[in-house]
Amino acid sequence: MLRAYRSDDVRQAEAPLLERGVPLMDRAAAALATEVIRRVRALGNRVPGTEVLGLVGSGNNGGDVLFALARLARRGVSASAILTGTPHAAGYAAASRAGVRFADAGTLRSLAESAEVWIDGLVGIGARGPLREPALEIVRELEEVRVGRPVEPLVIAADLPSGIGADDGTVPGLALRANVTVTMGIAKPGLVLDPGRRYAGEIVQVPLGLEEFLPSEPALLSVGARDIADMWDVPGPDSHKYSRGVVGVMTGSLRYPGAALLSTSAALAGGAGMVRYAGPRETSRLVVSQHPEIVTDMGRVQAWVLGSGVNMDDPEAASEVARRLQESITAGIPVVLDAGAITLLGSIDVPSTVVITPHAGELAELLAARGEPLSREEIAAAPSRAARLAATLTGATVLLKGSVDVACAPDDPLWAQGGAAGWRATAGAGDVLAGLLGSILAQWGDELADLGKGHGIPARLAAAASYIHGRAAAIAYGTGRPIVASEIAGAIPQAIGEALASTGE
Ligand SMILES: NC(=O)C1=CN([C@@H]2O[C@H](COP(=O)(O)OP(=O)(O)OC[C@H]3O[C@@H](n4cnc5c(N)ncnc54)[C@H](OP(=O)(O)O)[C@@H]3O)[C@@H](O)[C@H]2O)[C@@H](O)CC1
Ligand SMILES: [K+]
Repeated sequence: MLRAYRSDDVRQAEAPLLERGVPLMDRAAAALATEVIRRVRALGNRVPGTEVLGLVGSGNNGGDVLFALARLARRGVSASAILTGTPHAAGYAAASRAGVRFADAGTLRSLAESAEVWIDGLVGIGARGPLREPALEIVRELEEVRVGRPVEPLVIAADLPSGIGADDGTVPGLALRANVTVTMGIAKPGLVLDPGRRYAGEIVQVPLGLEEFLPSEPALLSVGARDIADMWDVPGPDSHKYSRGVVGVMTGSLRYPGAALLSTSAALAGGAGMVRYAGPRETSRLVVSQHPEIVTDMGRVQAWVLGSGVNMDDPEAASEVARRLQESITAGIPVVLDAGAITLLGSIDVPSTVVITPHAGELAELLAARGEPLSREEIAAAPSRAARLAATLTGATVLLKGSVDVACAPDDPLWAQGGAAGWRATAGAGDVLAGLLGSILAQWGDELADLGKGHGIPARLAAAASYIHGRAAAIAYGTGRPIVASEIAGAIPQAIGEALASTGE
């Protein structure tokens, strides 16, 4: 499970170590230099003679890079640095002693054109607001140089790509795109959340011993393969279909019959003991013809999936969904509210056992109905803020779908799941996610009903569903080919199986 902490928490955790004289910057710089060497070698190049350009701001982030350049220079690297102001004194002295050349801003372009590696130490967690001059002009010029080069440089960011918000992943101005980010001590939310994540490249985390001084609750978490075993119910010899969870699915319409099929396929594939389908007669026939194991009479249900492909313009269908939602809330049964049904929360408050699964457009509609309008663009620029706002306004757990899925309840930490293949963005993939989430919620249905409020569990399960959905898409697309949503549903059992067998992260 990846845990990410805000800048203030990182600073507070560093303080007692610095007081004890633990050489944090030295460790950070050593890790940065090691990563440069490793990457240069991986490109098939020799380390001595490699040209490395350091971009050095006047804070400790620049200090990290100065000490790293000193180490590299001692290994025979041809190291230069551009300073934006008065640099970290000890770092400057070390770099000077090691033979690092300090260039003036006028030579930036020629140095950047020839250097194989750029190390970004302009700003780290001390940055406030959009990147300012002179760092801003440096980034602008570097981006121009990058596109003009026959071979792109390897860009390694120290701690964070300069220009991204460490705590929220916003990019309020220009930011320098990195291939690798060597992050110090612990990950920061901005490296996981969109759009900041897109600037970070691969994340390498440097252990600095901060863990015991960090708060027990991180600002952001991300589910990994190993966490699935704690959340997915592996049936034992005494399990039966009810103890494994029953999912009720009210999805699809004559207009969108496929949504019924996709959501029920995913609900079955997710491992619940039984799926009951409660849609229109015509779609029922379709669903049962494809999945004879699906039951169409009503009985005990431990989680509902409502809305995917339901025609909410049809008053009868809409009131049926609303009734089912109200009954579930009263009975403490968790609900996934998808697609058009999300608009029901325009006027009613719900507990966090109701999980809504909007994309940015659907979230924009909901927020507008709640009197807090945000455009799709504003949501894309700060998805975690928008998701939290919707959760706070409605009481629901929000799973905001995007290239990084973000899940949160009104309080408790934020969950973010990224890294799924772009091929996942295909029609019907959302119906699959809703069905899958219903399946895992049903497995937890009795516990959630006992807890009353969700206590952060629905957000965790939403993140787990997002993880499995992303993995299933990856399995379906294999080494890279277009995929369709039913293939994602088809790959869910394998994705769960692989995660349950995983001993990795
Ligand atoms: N403490 C340690 O031993 C360890 C620290 N570590 C490292 O230190 C980093 C944190 O260092 P930090 O606190 O010095 O802040 P940092 O990120 O360098 O930025 C401050 C500078 O940026 C400037 N600036 C601010 N906003 C700006 C903007 N928008 N646009 C442009 N400039 C802006 C600001 O200018 P000012 O506001 O003062 O005019 C100031 O000069 C951390 O990320 C990690 O890399 C690790 O090695 C672990 C050990
Ligand atoms: K940086």
